Amino acid sequence: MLNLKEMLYLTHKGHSDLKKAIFACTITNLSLMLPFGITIQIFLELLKPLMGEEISWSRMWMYFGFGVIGAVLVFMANKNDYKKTYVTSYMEAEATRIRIAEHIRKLPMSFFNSKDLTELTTNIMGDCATTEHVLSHVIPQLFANAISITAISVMLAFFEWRLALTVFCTVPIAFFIIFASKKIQLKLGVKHIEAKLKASGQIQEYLEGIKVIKANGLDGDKFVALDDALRRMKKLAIQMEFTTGVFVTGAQIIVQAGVGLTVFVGTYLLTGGKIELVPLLMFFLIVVRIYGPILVELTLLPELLYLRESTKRLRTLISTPVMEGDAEIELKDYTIDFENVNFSYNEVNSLEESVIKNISVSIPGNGITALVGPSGCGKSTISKLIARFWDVNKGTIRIGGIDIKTLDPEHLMSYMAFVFQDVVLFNDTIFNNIRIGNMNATDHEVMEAAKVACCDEFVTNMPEGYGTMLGENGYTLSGGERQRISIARALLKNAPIVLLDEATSSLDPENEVLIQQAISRLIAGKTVIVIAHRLRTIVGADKIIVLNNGEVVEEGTHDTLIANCGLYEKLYCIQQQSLGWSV
Ligand SMILES: Nc1ncnc2c1ncn2[C@@H]1O[C@H](COP(=O)(O)OP(=O)(O)OP(=O)(O)O)[C@@H](O)[C@H]1O
Repeated sequence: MLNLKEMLYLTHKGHSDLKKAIFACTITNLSLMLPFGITIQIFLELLKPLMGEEISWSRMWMYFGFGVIGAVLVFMANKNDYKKTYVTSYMEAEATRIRIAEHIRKLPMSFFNSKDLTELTTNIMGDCATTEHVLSHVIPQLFANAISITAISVMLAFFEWRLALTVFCTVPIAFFIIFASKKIQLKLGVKHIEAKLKASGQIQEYLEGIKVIKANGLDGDKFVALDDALRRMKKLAIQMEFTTGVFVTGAQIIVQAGVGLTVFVGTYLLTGGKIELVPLLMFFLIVVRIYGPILVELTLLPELLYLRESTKRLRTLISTPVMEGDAEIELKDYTIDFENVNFSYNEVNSLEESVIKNISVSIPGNGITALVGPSGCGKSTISKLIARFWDVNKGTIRIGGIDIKTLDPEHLMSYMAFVFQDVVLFNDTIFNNIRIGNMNATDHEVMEAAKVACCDEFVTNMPEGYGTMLGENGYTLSGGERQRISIARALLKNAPIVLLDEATSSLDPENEVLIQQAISRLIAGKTVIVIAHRLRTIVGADKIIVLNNGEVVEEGTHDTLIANCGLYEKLYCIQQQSLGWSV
């Protein structure tokens, strides 16, 4: 049973529930022998006239009474079995899903860089569903059948060991066929799962990119890839079902051949005077009854083989190390210091390939610091490192002198508010999407934040105002509207460190003025790190850090940097000239 816990990746409770389910299932199986035994007794009673005896009607009534009691017992056993098997297995699957989701939340972003979303969804939904199905429909029945069949065969062996042996001699051969075909079935099973993943990935990509596909008239090309993936999935599904079917049916035929063998040996024993007719008929009836569960077991076994792959994936996912750091120290000083920080999104061999290269820089607390530089120089990466979306490869980032790697990531996050370029919205009401900034905020506080972030005017024009449901990722909103919601969230969070990444990039000039006002309120008295391409918006910043190719090339105020005549001055002049352009 210890291995079963490992194999099915069960919680402690799930493991103990499974034992109860197996017990309940065994009781149900054995209880089913009750009506069967009573039927045999009635049958024997009815055969009495053939042997010159009279039917005892008082006995027949007694059997009828036992029949009613038997039916009640079978009902109760089934009810208990249902509760123990199904309800507990669904509860266990829910616990596993939550366990995985919790774990995923604590994983570093580097994990998501190497995984695609389809694989994760399959892990959470598909693999958990497989375990759920095996827990509710396979394992308890398999064990219960094995226990009840063994019990019945021992009883049969006491009665007539030669016949019992004949009945069961085909069973090991049938099981051997299933286990011998394990490799072929597993290979096909793995291929089928891979094809399913590929098809899901293609469907996801197709749906996500539908706008681009339409705009570029790519329908044909994109359909080919999707079609191929779906066709391969179908082909492998048929191959797998066919192969499994061949082995399972073959094994079932061999088991059923046991009936003929039993009849043959039984007749031989009868003619030799070693067994009487009535006990032999009884034997035949029991044989037919116990072959049923064996045939079911043979169809269930292949499912166990595929389960190994599912649990292997779940185990790999859950054993991925979470982000280190668990200290929940209160931060009072928000000065952010980078000391020899080196970072790359993927494993690299040299400093040259790093995105951030040996940076040592200080971001003053309670002031506005702007990160500027050409596209791809690492501005957003720096803000992600401060928030510990990623951990540095080398060096240290300290806030108020505390190494952020020692802090609990969620605790650190409570000190930060974000307004990012890519605003993620959930398929919920606008109101709830804003409330994400602070789940403890009152309704009044949510509305206030929305007003300050200039959400009010576009929200009140919507059919159900703040109660309007946003589609998936808020596809019904414009870029500017999405960003205003993001600002409202940040306002509501009221965190001491604010990270602004292209906060005003999607806003029209009219709104930009209003949003700038909202942002001024958001950042008042806070430690602000702002990434803005339009340098005129950060002229008043307390400090400007100029990056180029992952390195800090200049730092200072706008005036000192202009006086330096370096990269900043160059970028500023180019932008000033472009302001005069028109198309
Ligand atoms: N998740 C990621 N995985 C791998 N590489 C990434 C990832 N995110 C960014 N990069 C790479 O890191 C480098 C720096 O990116 P970053 O987004 O920090 O630049 P940026 O200065 O903010 O650019 P921009 O101004 O265009 O937004 C780029 O070469 C980018 O391609």
